[in-house]
Amino acid sequence: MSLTTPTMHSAISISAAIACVVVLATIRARHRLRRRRLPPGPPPLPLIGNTHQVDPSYPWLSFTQWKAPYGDLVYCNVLGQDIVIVNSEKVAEDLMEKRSRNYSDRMDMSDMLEPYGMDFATVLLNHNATWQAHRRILQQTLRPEVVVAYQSTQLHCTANLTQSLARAPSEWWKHIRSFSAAIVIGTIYDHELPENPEHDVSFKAVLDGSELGVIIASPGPVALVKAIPLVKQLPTWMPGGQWFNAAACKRVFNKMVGTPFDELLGRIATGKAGPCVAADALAKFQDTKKLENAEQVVKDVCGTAYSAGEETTGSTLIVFTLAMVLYPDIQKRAQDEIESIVGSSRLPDFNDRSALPYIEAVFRETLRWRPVVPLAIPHVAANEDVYDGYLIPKGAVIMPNLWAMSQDSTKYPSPETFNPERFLDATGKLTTDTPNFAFGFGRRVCPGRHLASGSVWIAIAQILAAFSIEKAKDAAGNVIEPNPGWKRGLSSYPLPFPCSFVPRRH
Ligand code: HEM
Repeated sequence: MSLTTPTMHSAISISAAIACVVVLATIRARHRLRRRRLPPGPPPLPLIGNTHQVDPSYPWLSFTQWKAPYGDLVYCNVLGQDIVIVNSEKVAEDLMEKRSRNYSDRMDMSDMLEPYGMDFATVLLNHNATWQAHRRILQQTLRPEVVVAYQSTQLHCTANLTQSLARAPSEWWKHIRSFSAAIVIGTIYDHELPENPEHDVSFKAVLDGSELGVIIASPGPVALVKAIPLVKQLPTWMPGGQWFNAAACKRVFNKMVGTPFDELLGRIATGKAGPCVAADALAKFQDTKKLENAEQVVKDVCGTAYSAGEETTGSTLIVFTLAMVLYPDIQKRAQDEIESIVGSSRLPDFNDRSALPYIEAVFRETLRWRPVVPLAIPHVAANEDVYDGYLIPKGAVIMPNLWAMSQDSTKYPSPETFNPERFLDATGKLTTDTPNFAFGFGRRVCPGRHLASGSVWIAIAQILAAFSIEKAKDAAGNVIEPNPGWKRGLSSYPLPFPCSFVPRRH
């Protein structure tokens, strides 16, 4: 299946980095001439504006560079843009939850949204009436009580995953990516992917759109379009034209949003549609006066949900796989819990979740250990604000540094270690700590978190019951220590590395 490959990721990163460097060189020359004037009033935040401390090529920097204890809240100015990096969960909650009215905007993408056909994307919209309509649908259709309706799809996709892992274990990375694509497209559109989905029209449309979105909505390309608006007309046959030509991009995004949705409408018309987010949203909002232009809004929301949910769900499972290979004792303890509670005659299912605290702790620790969206998605301050005596300028980009929050050694001693026991008390019961920061904050918190929790949990539980995940061996029988490269960018996860999925049940 032609899901995004590491080579493609590097190609994307390299070309995006080149675009970024060109823009940086142009704008920097101008910026050097302008001395920054600090606004009057309370003192500005502690500065970390030296380029050796903050790499302005974000988001191509490795998130490990953010490990240094910079303080809870730090400020820098990159190319005239105020940026506030929030390294503490408490400060993130104080700003983005308690003062959510002021901290729920996104960066200005007006040069991109309409011209490139990206105005469907909830995640990019400002905190306005359209975004509110999107969130209303997402909240109504992805509530914990509602997502149980998608458990049969989740179980079906997990059964396909374990079968694929048994059949071709060396292709485990690809199977996990296929699983996340299948589970998200299944729960959003009730669309069942065939075994070889590369020829599936809907799948191809959402994949092409998601891949293009990752490239074109990144800071480098966004800055390039802002600096040189003419690139919107770059012919598609020129290098980069397939990404920057606005009309071509619009066609890709229209297909992404339209193809699976139109197929679903066909199934609804013939009474063949099963439970899914899109059908539920149409039933709740179409033909009612609750929402203007309901069908289009549902269509847009579902287009966003696929691209927001696919990569994150799969990436979390790849992080889990790495943890299991590196920590065999933890894997064994998790398998022992499944053996003692569920037995070996069946696989765990959702009804077992509350009886398996150690598996729950493994799930939570996976979210904490390596957050897959390490710098979340930046929020923006709608108005000037004062926090803890410091001035936060209007329009400042607020970057929640989830990586720093996950590595907070006062809350998580030895944060580098994968240790699920940090979520258990002395009696083995789960603590109240859930690493919810992995899903962002406030009004912008990830609306798909309950669905994602079910998808990731069931995959973890069934993989652990059915397989031992071990270090691979080379032809001479030597153990290969996993040392994967990491995909960098908005999302971050291990690239394919050798490991063995050994069946535990026959
Ligand atoms: C383990 C899986 C997932 C993780 C770690 C994750 C994480 C995140 C994070 C960090 C944000 C940014 C929140 C903020 O701005 O404060 C976000 C936003 C979002 N997520 Fe997720 N997500 C996951 C799965 C999903 C799924 C399955 C869906 C849909 C079904 C989804 C839909 C969205 C949407 C639509 C937004 C944008 C919300 C907005 O801008 O208002 N996510 N997610």
